Amino acid sequence: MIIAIDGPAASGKGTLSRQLAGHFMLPHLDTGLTFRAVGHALLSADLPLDNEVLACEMAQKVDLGKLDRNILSAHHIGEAASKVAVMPSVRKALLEAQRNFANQPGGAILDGRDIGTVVCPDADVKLFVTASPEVRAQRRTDEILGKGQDADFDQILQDVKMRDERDMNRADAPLKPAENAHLLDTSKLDIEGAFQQAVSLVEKTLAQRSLVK
Ligand SMILES: Nc1ncnc2c1ncn2[C@@H]1O[C@H](COP(=O)(O)OP(=O)(O)OP(=O)(O)O)[C@@H](O)[C@H]1O
Ligand SMILES: Nc1ccn([C@@H]2O[C@H](COP(=O)(O)O)[C@@H](O)[C@H]2O)c(=O)n1
Repeated sequence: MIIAIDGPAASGKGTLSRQLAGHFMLPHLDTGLTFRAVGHALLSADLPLDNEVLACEMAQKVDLGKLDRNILSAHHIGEAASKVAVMPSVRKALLEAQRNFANQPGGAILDGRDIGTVVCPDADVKLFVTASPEVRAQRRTDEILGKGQDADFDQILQDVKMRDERDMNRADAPLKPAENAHLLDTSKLDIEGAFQQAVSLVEKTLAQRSLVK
C-alpha cells in the first residue's frame, strides 16, 4: 500500500505521516528532507542557491539513508530547499530515489508537495493536509521557541506565505491537491484529532477500493 501525503509548509503533514507510518507499519519518507539536503549542501559549501548546475550535482549525491532531520529541519534550510525545488533538473535527480522508496515491497508512506500528483500518481490513498497560514505560522513559531531559539511570528507568517507562493506557482510539479486526494484541514484539530481523521480517511478509502475490485 502506498499512502501519499501532500500539503503546504507546517500544515502538520510530517507529524501525521510519521504517526500513520507507525499505525499502518509502513516505512516513511519525508521528501522535503531530500530538497533540504540539497539546500543544506549548497549553504554549507558557501555556494549560491540559484545555480542549477551546482544544485543538480548536489541532488545527485543525496543519500536517503543519511537524511538527518535534526540538522535539516532548521527554518532557513526550508527556505533554501524551496528555492532549489523550482529547478527541474534537481527534481528529476531526486525523483528516482523517491519513487524507488515508494515502490519497495509492502509499500510506503511519503509526504511532500507532489507525491499524489507526480511521485506516486497511482498511490492507494492520497491526503492533502492544510491549515490556515496563521495557524501554520503559529505552530512553527511554537516549535522554534520550544527548541529554545528565537522566533518572530510576523516574520514566520511572511515566510510561510512566500513559501506557499513559490511552491504553488512553480512550473514543475507545483504544490496542489491531486484530483482524487482527500482534503484534511487541521486548522481546528489538534495532533490526535488530525491523526484520527486521517486514519478514518485511509480506512474508508481502502474499504471502497476493495469493494470496487
Ligand atoms: N494538528 C496539529 N495541531 C497542533 N500542532 C500541530 C498539528 N500538527 C502538527 N503540529 C505541529 O506543527 C509543527 C509543524 O508540523 P510538521 O513539521 O508536521 O509540519 P509539516 O507540514 O511536515 O512541515 P514542513 O513542510 O515544514 O516539513 C510541529 O511542531 C508539529 O508538532
Ligand atoms: N515533494 C516535495 C517536498 C518538498 N519540496 C520543497 O522542499 C521545501 C521544503 O520541504 P518541507 O516539506 O521540508 O518544508 C518545500 O518548501 C518545497 O519547496 C518539494 O518541492 N517537493
